[in-house]
Amino acid sequence: MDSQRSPNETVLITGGGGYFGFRLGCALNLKGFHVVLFDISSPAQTIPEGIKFVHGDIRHLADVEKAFHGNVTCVFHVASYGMSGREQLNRKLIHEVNVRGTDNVLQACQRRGVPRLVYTSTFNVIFGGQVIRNGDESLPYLPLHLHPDHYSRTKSIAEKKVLEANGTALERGKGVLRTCALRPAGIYGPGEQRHLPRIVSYIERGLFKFVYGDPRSLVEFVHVDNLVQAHILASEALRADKGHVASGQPYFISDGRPVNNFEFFRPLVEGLGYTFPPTRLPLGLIYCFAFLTEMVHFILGRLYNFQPFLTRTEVYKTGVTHYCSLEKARKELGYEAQPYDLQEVVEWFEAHGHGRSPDSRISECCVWGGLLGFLLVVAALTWLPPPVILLL
Ligand SMILES: NC(=O)c1ccc[n+]([C@@H]2O[C@H](COP(=O)([O-])OP(=O)(O)OC[C@H]3O[C@@H](n4cnc5c(N)ncnc54)[C@H](O)[C@@H]3O)[C@@H](O)[C@H]2O)c1
Repeated sequence: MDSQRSPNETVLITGGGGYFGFRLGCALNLKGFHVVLFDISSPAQTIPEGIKFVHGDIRHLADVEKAFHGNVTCVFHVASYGMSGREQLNRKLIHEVNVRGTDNVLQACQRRGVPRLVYTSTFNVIFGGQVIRNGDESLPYLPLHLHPDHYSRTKSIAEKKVLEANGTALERGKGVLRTCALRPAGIYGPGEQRHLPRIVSYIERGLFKFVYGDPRSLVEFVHVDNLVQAHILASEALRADKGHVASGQPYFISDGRPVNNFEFFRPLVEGLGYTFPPTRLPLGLIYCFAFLTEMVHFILGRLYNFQPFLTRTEVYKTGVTHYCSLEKARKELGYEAQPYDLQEVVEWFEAHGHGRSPDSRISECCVWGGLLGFLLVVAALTWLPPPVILLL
């Protein structure tokens, strides 16, 4: 999307109040596009001048249509629900947002004559816990019944709907709709609100006491700005002057550096002053634990909607090797992942009051020292005869 070429275009971003959607909106705004963010929640940050925010629920077609302002030439459909934690267990809402919401977006594009739609999908559409090394886009979708979670299943249904809509006629003879889907790995970057604060809270509460799985298992991540770059390139690649090369196509998008999940987070743990846990547990044990947690949530969740420590999908996503080739994205979109690390994430958390201070380390030592002393005294007392204890 070259701002020199098309400064009067308007782009609409569903889920534009979320972490990635907002970052994409800001990048497009800087390139000179008119940006409309559509979301049920407002962005956490101040909305820059020139960006319009429309509040609405993607489950309602009327809400979606009201977001189409001006000459919308591209929709980035980013909104989704149910990706992680307790959200993953709300099947009804997940379906309504991810599937019905996508139907609404497609319908609105067709009615409003929007020629391009980029869908933010996920690696999960092909992954259900099986080992994947250097997979590519020829991999079949995971059969729907094999998805351990409803989010992945509904993202898969939605991606298919989006890609099948490629080439369908727009109303009032305005040509055809061109669509493509990007399948990002786990997103990270400064200010990320979904995974990183949860990890940091586990670290701070002393719950990050072990890692699990094979240390040689490899997964992938994508820096938010690499993903922004990929979306902008994908939108361009749907244009006529790019031969509509991305039409009807899915693309895996990552930083292109497979890494062990826990090693990836080591700089964050140590950067915030904590010790990386030396204990490693078997994946199967953690999977059973996640299964039990989900069962307990299923039974008690209506009374108390607690945050499960881990879900089965999260165990797979973090502990089973799955990474994919970027070849297709490089060749067809011109995507080149830029190198990033977790330093700016560490700085972001430090700037927001996180990180273990030397004082807290000393007071923790005092607490542990005190606890040890107390246990020694109790142990010594158990050896004394009862009359002596009564005299004390
Ligand atoms: N975060 C990751 O690691 C990751 C990995 C792979 C794919 N993805 C995909 O990337 C996209 C962006 O992820 P993110 O991390 O920015 O998530 P996010 O949760 O920050 O953003 C999603 C947005 O969708 C909005 N939304 C939910 N229900 C809505 C509704 N009924 N109506 C309107 N808006 C609604 C939310 O309010 C939120 O702002 C999603 O489509 C997600 O499936 C994310």
